[in-house]
Amino acid sequence: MTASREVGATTVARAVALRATGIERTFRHAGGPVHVLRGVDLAVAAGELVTLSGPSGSGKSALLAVLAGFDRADAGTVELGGEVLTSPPSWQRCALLPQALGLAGELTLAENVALPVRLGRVGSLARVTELLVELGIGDLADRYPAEVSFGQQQRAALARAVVGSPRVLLADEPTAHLDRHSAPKAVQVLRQAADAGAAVLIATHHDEVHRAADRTVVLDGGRVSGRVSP
Ligand SMILES: Nc1ncnc2c1ncn2[C@@H]1O[C@H](COP(=O)(O)OP(=O)(O)OP(=O)(O)O)[C@@H](O)[C@H]1O
Repeated sequence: MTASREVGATTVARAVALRATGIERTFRHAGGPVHVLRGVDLAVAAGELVTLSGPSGSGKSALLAVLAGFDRADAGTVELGGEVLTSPPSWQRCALLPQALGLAGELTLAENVALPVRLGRVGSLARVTELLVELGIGDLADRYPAEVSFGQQQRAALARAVVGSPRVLLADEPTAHLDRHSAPKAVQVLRQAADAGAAVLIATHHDEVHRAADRTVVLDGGRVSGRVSP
């Protein structure tokens, strides 16, 4: 399974690292069922940065949770590197930066970012420090999440997602809480991950993230309603 892109006069074939086929998800609660994902098909190649666009409530976060193995689809399949996902993947196969960040409150920012290194044996402690500095939070490495702003926490969560160089990197609104100085740094880190070979999929409402993308997939009412190439 390959995708391709034009580089000068040469066509470069790239393997599809992430493929979703016919994804369906219905949430059930007191008010009745909510059919959130309605047959989503999507593929992202290694080295490609794709943004996921769409109105609030269109199912972007729900889709990312299924792709990351955090949630199970009611129907359809997710393939990572051609293998069907049946259990939560390792840090190296797929990492998610969730909207709620999920930092451990009892660990410092540096310890949070180092979790994939210590638990998943991926990346390195030198890379932890490098990423914290690159994202402008090097001086906050020894603080706890409750002692920094939400935007600073968001940058630490981004560093934790990329430190192990995952083959598939998913990010849910990674610049939502960042200002005009720190947002470009976050975009740069995401773009670098794609340029180093990761398949990167980002749900975002921000134009500067879309501008860094190779293409955009639009989700509306739980369906892919369009695909845009910049
Ligand atoms: N656990 C749940 N139970 C019931 N409904 C849910 C649940 N989680 C999400 N939903 C509903 O699913 C729909 C899609 O939500 P989702 O968070 O995926 O949207 P989104 O596109 O990421 O929105 P935003 O841009 O605001 O982050 C919404 O209508 C939401 O209310």
